[in-house]
Amino acid sequence: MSENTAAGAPASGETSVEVDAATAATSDALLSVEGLERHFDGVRAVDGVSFTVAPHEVVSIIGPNGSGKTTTLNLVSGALRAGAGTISLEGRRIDHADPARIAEEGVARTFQNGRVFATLSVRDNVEVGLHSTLTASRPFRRLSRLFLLRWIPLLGELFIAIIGTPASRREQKQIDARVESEVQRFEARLGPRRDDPAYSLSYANRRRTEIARALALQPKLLLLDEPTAGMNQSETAEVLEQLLQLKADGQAILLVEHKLDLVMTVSDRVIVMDGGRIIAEGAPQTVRHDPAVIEAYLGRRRGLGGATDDVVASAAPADETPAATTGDAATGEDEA
Ligand SMILES: Nc1ncnc2c1ncn2[C@@H]1O[C@H](COP(=O)(O)OP(=O)(O)OP(=O)(O)O)[C@@H](O)[C@H]1O
Repeated sequence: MSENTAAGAPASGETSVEVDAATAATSDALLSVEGLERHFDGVRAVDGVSFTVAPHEVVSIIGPNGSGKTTTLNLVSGALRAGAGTISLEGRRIDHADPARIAEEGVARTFQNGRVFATLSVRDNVEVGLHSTLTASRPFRRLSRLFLLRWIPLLGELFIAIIGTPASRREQKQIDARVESEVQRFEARLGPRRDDPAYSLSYANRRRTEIARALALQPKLLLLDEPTAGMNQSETAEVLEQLLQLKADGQAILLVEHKLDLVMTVSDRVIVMDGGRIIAEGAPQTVRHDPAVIEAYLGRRRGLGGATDDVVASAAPADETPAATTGDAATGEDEA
């Protein structure tokens, strides 16, 4: 069985987004996760996890290495299929939908290790995310879900790409404007490099490009997996500013992040995972002093520092290089 196939998943090719009447009737959550499970060869990576994200809410998932945070994001984004449990977006079940369909429904994500198309420019990387939203240039796109009829949308797209239509040209202008506005969000960093290939960017700029690509979709819910991993202090502070701006704009975010000062500053609510389970949940200040949370962190960090109440605030992941410099020498990009 492939990793992305779960028990109880629909037959191949069936990626419908079902309306869960019970959930829709009882919940006004944007995202609702109920009894989620995913095991890997006996490892209970996610083991009965339930939580919600309200519209406009910023919720962070924290926890020691290997506690199941990334697996949870992978399940919500459809990169992995759950073994059990439900995931609903605005009351509509998405746990059997494929990642492209979930993105169309309004969930965009970034990845823990940053994923960009190395040979594409910054602008093209941002635009790639918008391909799924095209309608005038992809008039038969719904057919691409039907395996035997996939050649029809492909031929249609090719035809329109070559000859163009007034509608497809109008659509391209709108796409260009959207891409430009997302690049401008990171103008100081990405602006001068908008036409540079991604392989020539610093690590931090690749992360910014990835965030811009996700935001270009104007998602209802943005999933960010360690957006500051490998960034130094000033770069992390920049990301924090941008997250606070997104929050002020009303963007709902589900954030996985190890830099707990950032988490405590930006989050409305914090979920703490350990061993695939949620061990605490609440307002940042409450969670920070929760004995179970302190124990979960201390249990893996003996020798890192003193056992104080505030250990959670200063905890850093074991594999994270403090103040890592992301100005990539090979690229010639230097970020102070
Ligand atoms: N594809 C996989 N195959 C086997 N085991 C996996 C796989 N993905 C995750 N795991 C295991 O599931 C558990 C949870 O992993 P996960 O990456 O979700 O944790 P995490 O909290 O995100 O950790 P980190 O903070 O280090 O990124 C770990 O024990 C991990 O080794």
